[in-house]
Amino acid sequence: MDDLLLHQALESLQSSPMLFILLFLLIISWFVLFMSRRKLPYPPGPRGWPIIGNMLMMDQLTHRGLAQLAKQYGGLLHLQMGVLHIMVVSSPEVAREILQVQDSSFANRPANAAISYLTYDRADMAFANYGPFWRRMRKICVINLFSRKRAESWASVREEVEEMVRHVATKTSSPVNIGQLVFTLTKNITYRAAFGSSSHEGQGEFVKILQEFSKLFGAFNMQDFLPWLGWVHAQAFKDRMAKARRSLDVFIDKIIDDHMAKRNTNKAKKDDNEAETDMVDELIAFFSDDAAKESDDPNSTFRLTRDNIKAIIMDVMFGGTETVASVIEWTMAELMKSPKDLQKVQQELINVVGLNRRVQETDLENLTYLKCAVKESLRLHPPIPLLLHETAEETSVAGYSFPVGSRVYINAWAIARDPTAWDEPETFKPSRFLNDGSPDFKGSDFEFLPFGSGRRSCPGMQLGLYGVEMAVAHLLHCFAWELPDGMKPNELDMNDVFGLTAPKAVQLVAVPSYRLNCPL
Ligand code: HEM
Repeated sequence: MDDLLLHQALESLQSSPMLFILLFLLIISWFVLFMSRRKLPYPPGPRGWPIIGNMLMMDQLTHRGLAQLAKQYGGLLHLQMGVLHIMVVSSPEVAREILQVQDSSFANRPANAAISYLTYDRADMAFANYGPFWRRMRKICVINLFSRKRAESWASVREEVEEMVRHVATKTSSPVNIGQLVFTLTKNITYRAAFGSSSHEGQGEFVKILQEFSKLFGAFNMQDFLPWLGWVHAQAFKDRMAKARRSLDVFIDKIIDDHMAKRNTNKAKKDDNEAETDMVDELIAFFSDDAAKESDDPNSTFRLTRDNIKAIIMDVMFGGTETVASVIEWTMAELMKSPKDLQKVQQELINVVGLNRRVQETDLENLTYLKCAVKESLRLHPPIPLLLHETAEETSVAGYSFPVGSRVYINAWAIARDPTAWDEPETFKPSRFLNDGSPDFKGSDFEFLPFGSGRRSCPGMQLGLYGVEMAVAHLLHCFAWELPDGMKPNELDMNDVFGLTAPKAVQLVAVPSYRLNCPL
């Protein structure tokens, strides 16, 4: 019966071409409508061009450029960069929705072609997509590498801060580049924490590798936005990436081999009482040649490959060096610009520690005003001004559509200067945190996100703060500081540059004089 009907319908279509064309058009329009159907609109944003979208606005993808756009389009805006949807969040309410209410939908990290390649196809923690692999990597890192207990036992922080203070003491009455000084400090701390070498041997070579990685991470690559134009400069770019990764392989493979050999010797001698282990030691305890990258079985033993170890070490180097240096330099700069706050911090150091001995770790908890100054500096100058997330599934926020794979830039810098959330948002005012310490930066106050919030928040927060507080306390306790050449505090250049972090555009230079009654 059905066959007969179908046969008759086909016959009438054949005899009437007009009907055939009409039916064909109907199917096509239904298909087009179905494909373009979107229940909800995208958030508001500037109109783009066909195919390239808003790619001509590429130079505005900085914390300052996007804050400017947010003034026009609001706390949630949309940019189309080639095939990529970029959603920019500049309000605490939308940040809460993304990092708390719908955390798991936004817990992926975007990675461009360079990041994917240089992290051994996201074999690390910072760029691994959210899932069982990332969860287990994070657990290993938090317990074995980043815990506060471990930070306190790290001789590297204390000894490197001592070394820095001794160096400054040889420069009294002459200008010291504080930007360079603290970058050297944090580079030494992370290098020693990772590789355990106190001689800094090979560090110059490693810094060159880091710098090349940094340039490649941020380099513009057409393929990231218009995949079908990938051929434009693909080969040269691929060659440069392969060269960078080869240099890293040669450098870290040797370190891993040395650590494995030392571990085997210690095992053979049954000597488990090693004084100080470094990160490579901790990570090779989980090493296996045939480690499975993804395992859904939470009971299976999790193993790390060589690539995992190398990629995690790079996370630590990138996560822990520039960020910490930038917070120390900005805190020093803001205090130099505000002499009455500088005086309060230095008076507190006299009250708590006195001038007859050096600051110790146990003093830190009593240095309330110093902690408020660090916090205020983190508010005005979060070292990672844009938190980068990606949607793991199609979702919606505030009545707007977020397709799967949308990049979400949370502008922590703009949110921390939101006039509806902060009193006098542009003013450095450490006393705003004095009463009950709120808002806090641990991730539940969405107007203050220097370490992010939720699943992907910073696992190195305690370690980072420990380094910052130790360095600032020692620099301000041991020395009085003056700006060079009679410069006035209000003449200090407080501009920043946008890169992996947002450091001072012009490094801070100041002249120290020794102020303790005891020798160093
Ligand atoms: C004061 C210093 C630091 C600041 C302000 C800072 C800030 C941040 C921020 C904003 C994020 C991204 C959070 C998000 O996307 O929601 C992050 C992630 C991360 N940070 Fe830090 N960080 C600091 C120090 C450190 C240190 C010392 C380490 C390691 C030794 C570290 C390792 C990492 C890693 C591995 C991630 C990626 C975590 C993941 O994706 O699961 N950070 N950090």
